[in-house]
Amino acid sequence: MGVVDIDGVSVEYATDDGPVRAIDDVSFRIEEGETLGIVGESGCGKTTLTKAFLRLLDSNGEISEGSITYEGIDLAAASESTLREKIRWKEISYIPQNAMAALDPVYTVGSQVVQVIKLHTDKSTAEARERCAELFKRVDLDPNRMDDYPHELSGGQRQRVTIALSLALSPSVIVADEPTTGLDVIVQDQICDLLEEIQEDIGCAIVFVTHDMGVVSNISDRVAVMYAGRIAEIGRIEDVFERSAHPYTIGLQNAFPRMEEYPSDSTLIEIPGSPPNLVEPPSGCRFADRCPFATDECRSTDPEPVELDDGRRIECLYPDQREEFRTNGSDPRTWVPESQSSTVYAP
Ligand SMILES: Nc1ncnc2c1ncn2[C@@H]1O[C@H](COP(=O)(O)OP(=O)(O)OP(=O)(O)O)[C@@H](O)[C@H]1O
Repeated sequence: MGVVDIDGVSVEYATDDGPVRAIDDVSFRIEEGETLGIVGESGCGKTTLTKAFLRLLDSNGEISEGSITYEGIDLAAASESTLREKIRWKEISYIPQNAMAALDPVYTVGSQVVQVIKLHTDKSTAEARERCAELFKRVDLDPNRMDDYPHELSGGQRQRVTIALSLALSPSVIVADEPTTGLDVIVQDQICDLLEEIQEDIGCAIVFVTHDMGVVSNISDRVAVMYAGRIAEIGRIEDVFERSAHPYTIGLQNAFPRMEEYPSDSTLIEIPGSPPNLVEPPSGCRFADRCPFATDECRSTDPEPVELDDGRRIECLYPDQREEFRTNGSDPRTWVPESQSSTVYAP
């Protein structure tokens, strides 16, 4: 049984230019104990989607359609008190993109963890501090650092504190929004390893948001590739990455090759253009303007989700041409018209 069932969810932000439909009719499940990567370019809706799970959207944003069901509770419709008392931290916790912004600068990091534990359990202050010390050890932080303020810790240590916070009440799902952004590569690896260990320990599902295909391929069981508020392709990591079916996934792969497969002098191929304006999204497939394989039909017909034999789901009008797309899509000339100067660069 899926832990979280997301069905037909749309999220809109009210803006002076009109509503921005940041998520458009998205459906998928987060399975028990899995790591689901969510990947896509900046602005494709990754953060919005993950914030929607806990209804932590900015004040001008709302879930306009669909349901997010967790243990019989529709999180899209639940009252604020249900979310606060039954769901947040206890069942689903959130590791935000920017640990510095997530931690209150005027309180010690330990007191912030202790406060969450005390709010949601009947532990005394001494017991909550003991649990906090355990959590600090679990995330490889010296418990003596509990009495430090956020600014006294390094970026990696602060991110470990937010991971400790996310673990405090042993949730079923941890949603991590770009938890390694801004950290150096060694610390990024350590944070990914830590999340994997934690998952083995407590058996929680992890939703891991990133724009980096390399990170997502290392950590995930399944991956959802997002484009312009929709899921272009979702499935097991090996299927999505080794036999990419959607032209957008093929394009992303070209832009972020996995190091183990590519010599260091291999070229990266940029996807030309940029994602569409979500105030007035184009009709038909949203990727059509950037897709080298698009036809007139792609520009006029909204692709329905199609399920492939291996359980993957893609939103492309031409699922049967995926082999051809993959072969041609690995050639830089497919993406950059010869008449234009190419943006091909070495890593
Ligand atoms: N508060 C807001 N008001 C209006 N539009 C917003 C708001 N927050 C996000 N958006 C818009 O919603 C869309 C999705 O943004 P979102 O931040 O979810 O994408 P993302 O994939 O997480 O990007 P990034 O990787 O840069 O964090 C974008 O078009 C963005 O401009």
